[in-house]
Amino acid sequence: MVEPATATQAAAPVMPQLKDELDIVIPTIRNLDFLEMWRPFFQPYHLIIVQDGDPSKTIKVPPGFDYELYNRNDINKILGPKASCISFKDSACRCFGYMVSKKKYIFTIDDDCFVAKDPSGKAVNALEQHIKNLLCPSTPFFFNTLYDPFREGADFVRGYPFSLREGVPTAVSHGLWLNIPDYDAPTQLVKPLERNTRFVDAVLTIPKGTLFPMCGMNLAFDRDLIGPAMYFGLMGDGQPIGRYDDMWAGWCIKVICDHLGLGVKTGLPYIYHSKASNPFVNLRKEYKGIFWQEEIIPFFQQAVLPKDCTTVQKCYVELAKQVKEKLSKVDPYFDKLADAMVTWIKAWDELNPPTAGSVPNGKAA
Ligand SMILES: O=c1ccn([C@@H]2O[C@H](COP(=O)(O)OP(=O)(O)O[C@H]3O[C@@H](CO)[C@H](O)[C@H]3O)[C@@H](O)[C@H]2O)c(=O)[nH]1
Ligand SMILES: [Mn+2]
Repeated sequence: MVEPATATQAAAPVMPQLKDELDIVIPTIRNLDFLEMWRPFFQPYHLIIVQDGDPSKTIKVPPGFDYELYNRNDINKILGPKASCISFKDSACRCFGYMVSKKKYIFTIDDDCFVAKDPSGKAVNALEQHIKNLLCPSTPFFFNTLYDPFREGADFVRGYPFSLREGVPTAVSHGLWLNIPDYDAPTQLVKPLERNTRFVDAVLTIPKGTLFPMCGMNLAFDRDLIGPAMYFGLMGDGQPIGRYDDMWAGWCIKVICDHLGLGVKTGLPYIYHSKASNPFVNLRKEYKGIFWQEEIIPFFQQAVLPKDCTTVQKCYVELAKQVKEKLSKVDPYFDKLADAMVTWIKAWDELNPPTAGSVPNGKAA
């Protein structure tokens, strides 16, 4: 039986790394009491709270946190007609927080994710581990069998080409979950009592050419390297699908990271996922995705981005073009989604104009 750490067990790090270079984005429909247990780890950082649902509701934030909060009225005011690309009544709305942030790094977490304990009983500072993952190179071109070679007490194993040992910049750090695992509704229905009690002490680079199911509840990324591709799609209110927000973003970012030579890691850190959402509600949200993805995955596996796609924006707009061409036959939804992807990039570039002399994201020009 795994249990979350208590607030007192979480000890504040001596020096909070990237304190002024990282925003924590939280999508929410409830008061954020959960921050109390994260206080030692999160208090030094700026929070961006994306309030979903009824904008007239007041979200209570525990005192002492530095935050900005956006509800649907704010999103509509800031983006105008382009707000149509931001989902309503779905955790996908969190991507608005990525867009308005001015920081280099983002960590996003759900409000039902508590501080996990490692096998020794020590509280896991998930943010600290994500930062470690992002600041260390990835190795997507050749698999290191001793896992993360940059970790203390590990290295590249015999036979690992020296020409590849520098690795590549890490764009995404995908964390995992103790207790309630991120299962789809059918699996959740079949195994309602299953809890993840396995704490696997490893961080892996996801090899180039391999897609993965990205979960948005414990995720960090380098906004400068891959931010414009972290669009969580059109989900929730008025949409035929839900709970594929993070999946869609994960497939897009992985194709683009592979193209730009950037790395994606998965594994540590763990959070403690405290509650299971309703499997019947989830089934209704995700059922189309369960059969659509049998066509979506081959699309992403076969997607080729032209050499002149040298920035994330160019890659993303090209991907949107291919979605429109090749997935609209699956369902008219993808035609809408492709347009929303382009709207997202326009909105992103409006809120994040390139500064004079800056290098566009992805490979240095
Ligand atoms: O309409 C809504 C519902 C919820 N939220 C906020 O989003 C996160 C996640 O909500 P919850 O924990 O209830 O849902 P899960 O099924 O566990 O979510 C995971 O599944 C994926 C669904 O897309 C997602 O990647 C994971 O988050 C909480 O913070 C809610 O407050 C919302 O904003 N709007
Ligand atoms: Mn949850």
